[in-house]
Amino acid sequence: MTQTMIGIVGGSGLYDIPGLAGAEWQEVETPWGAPSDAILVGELGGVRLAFLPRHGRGHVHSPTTVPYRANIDAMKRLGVTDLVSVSACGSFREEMAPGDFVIVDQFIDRTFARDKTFFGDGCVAHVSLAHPTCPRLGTACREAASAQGVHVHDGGTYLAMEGPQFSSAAESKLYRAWGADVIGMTNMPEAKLAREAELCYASVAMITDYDSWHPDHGSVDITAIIETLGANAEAARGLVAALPGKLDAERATCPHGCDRALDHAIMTARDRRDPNLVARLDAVAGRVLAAR
Ligand SMILES: CSC[C@H]1O[C@H](OP(=O)(O)O)[C@H](O)[C@@H]1O
Ligand SMILES: Nc1ncnc2[nH]cnc12
Repeated sequence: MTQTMIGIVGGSGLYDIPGLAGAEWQEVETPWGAPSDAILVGELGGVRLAFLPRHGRGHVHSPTTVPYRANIDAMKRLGVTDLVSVSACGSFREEMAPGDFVIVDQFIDRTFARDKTFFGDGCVAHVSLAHPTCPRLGTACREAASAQGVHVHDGGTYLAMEGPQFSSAAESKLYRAWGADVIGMTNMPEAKLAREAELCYASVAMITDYDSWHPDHGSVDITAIIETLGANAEAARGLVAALPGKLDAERATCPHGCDRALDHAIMTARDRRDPNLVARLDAVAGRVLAAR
């Protein structure tokens, strides 16, 4: 059994979490550089919790320059076992309306200007991403969100775009035709890196707009997004506050294998591994790299 530690990556509109016992903003150094900001560490409902504002307090990092690898490494290094992303998203579905929450369970990655893996030359690894989110953690998020009185959709495909500009109307209609349900700019490579770091990962999409496909809603605009985010922030904080009650303080191994994702993933022979890269992987992959 290990101790549960919840990690929250707060997206646009979520830069702080009040009510953490013994809360302290901790600077965490990683071999991948500095995370987006210091990490707020404390206890909530008897469970340790770490909160990181994805864009930094004051929203200084763009979706492209968010230091995704440092963020995931830092969470892992702190002892996080269950990582929840809370993100502002556009919707491609009439029924997923602004103000609703969607428990994302699939992704289409259209980002192209980001570092997407901890591994590489000298230590090659291939993890499975067929099911990129943890169903157990997703259920906890769904229950915690429902308790806030928001309309919650169970399951949805998140299209990750590079940004920072929003999509054209043609792109918006194309992504909708592909079967994407929501759109945002940050959950990739975050979800991929969380899997490489053997963290259970769930993503809560807070719908802020209908992007630019809806004939009755005009085009996505930032003013409307910020307004909806303001209205949703309390529900998002309520969801975080309810999460510890949905997860056991002590956890057995993940029934879906998230915490063993690297068991058979590393291809590079032990004697051909790059010691410098192996050293950088201490937090992310120490469990398997240290084993003989
Ligand atoms: C504020 S609109 C665009 C911005 O909001 C989303 O951020 P996050 O995913 O961190 O909540 C979206 O991905 C864009 O970065
Ligand atoms: N329509 C949209 N496209 C991309 N990211 C978003 N974040 C919130 N709304 C969005």
